[in-house]
Amino acid sequence: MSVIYARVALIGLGLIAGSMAHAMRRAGLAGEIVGTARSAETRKIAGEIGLCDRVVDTTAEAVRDADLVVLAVPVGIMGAVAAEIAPHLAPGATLTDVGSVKQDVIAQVGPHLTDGIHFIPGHPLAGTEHSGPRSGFAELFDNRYVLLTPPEGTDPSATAKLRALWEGCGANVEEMDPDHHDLVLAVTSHTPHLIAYTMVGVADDLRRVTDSEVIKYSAAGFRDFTRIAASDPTMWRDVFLSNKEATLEILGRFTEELFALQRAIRTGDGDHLHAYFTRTRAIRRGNIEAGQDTDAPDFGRIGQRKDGPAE
Ligand SMILES: NC(=O)c1ccc[n+]([C@@H]2O[C@H](COP(=O)([O-])OP(=O)(O)OC[C@H]3O[C@@H](n4cnc5c(N)ncnc54)[C@H](O)[C@@H]3O)[C@@H](O)[C@H]2O)c1
Ligand SMILES: O=C(O)C(=O)C[C@]1(C(=O)O)C=C[C@@H](O)C=C1
Repeated sequence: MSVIYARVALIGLGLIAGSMAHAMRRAGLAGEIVGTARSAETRKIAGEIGLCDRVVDTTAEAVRDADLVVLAVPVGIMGAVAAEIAPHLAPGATLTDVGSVKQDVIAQVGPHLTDGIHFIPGHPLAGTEHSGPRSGFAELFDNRYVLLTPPEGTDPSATAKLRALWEGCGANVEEMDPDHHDLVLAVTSHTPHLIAYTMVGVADDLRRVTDSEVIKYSAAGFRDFTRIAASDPTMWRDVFLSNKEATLEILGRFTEELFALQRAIRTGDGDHLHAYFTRTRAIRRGNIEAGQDTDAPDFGRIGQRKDGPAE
């Protein structure tokens, strides 16, 4: 593959930026990769492991003459970082982000945009529970979705170039409205993380009355289900504060269903439990039998639920 951007600036050097650097290098997509991070320790590690061609100390230095700038920091500080870099962006540069929430990031970054900058928000639907400059790897985006939410009027050639970069990194790219994105992700990613964090908290509370046996003997189900509770607390604090409305909507629906199951258990309503598990198993298995990537969200079904009645 050939070079798509002559100079790419990565702001934030954690899991996602690091994986982008590895993936861009694997396919030779960037002429030069320049990176920076807030902490001197992160910059030092990034320099030692050769994550970028150049690691610099300031965001202003990083974005100078870059034709693509990627904001890869927690969503709560996207606006502050955008304000910092705005005066230093090269005319005609593309600015994107990888944040897990889209409407709030757009609201934060929008006021700092100057004429001639192409702002194309994005979100790779790929990650792990690890973070920091050592956690990235080239294969992270292979066969995963990247959602782009270009605002109306975005130059199609700028979007096409960013799409080509992500495809070169191994991803399948789709475009989506930011509000729809935030609702879909509240279902498929944000609320599940909240539930996993909560379940670990419950197990830890119980540990005190069971002499650590809960964690020691935790079965595969608990381990699989709570892997994501080892994820970065800053990232997830910001996600919930940024995607407040959609997360509260889905959490409301979740607790309603949970109360119905709780009542069925209390009243011994086995028919209700069996019918519920039969339906949800069929939904989950349906994805598998259709040969789809079971980790990918079902945009169609969730999309319909947005405007339709609660099921
Ligand atoms: N982890 C995931 O699974 C995942 C998946 C998709 C998208 N995202 C999104 O990607 C973004 C980055 O997440 P990550 O997992 O790579 O996080 P990370 O914690 O691995 O890396 C974040 C980086 O941002 C840097 N940083 C923090 N504040 C900064 C500032 N003010 N200026 C410059 N650098 C700063 C940190 O030093 C670190 O290098 C987040 O917005 C997150 O929502 C994460
Ligand atoms: O696999 C994981 O560890 C993840 O949590 C990745 C995950 C997800 O929920 O699917 C987390 C946050 C993102 O914004 C995108 C991907």
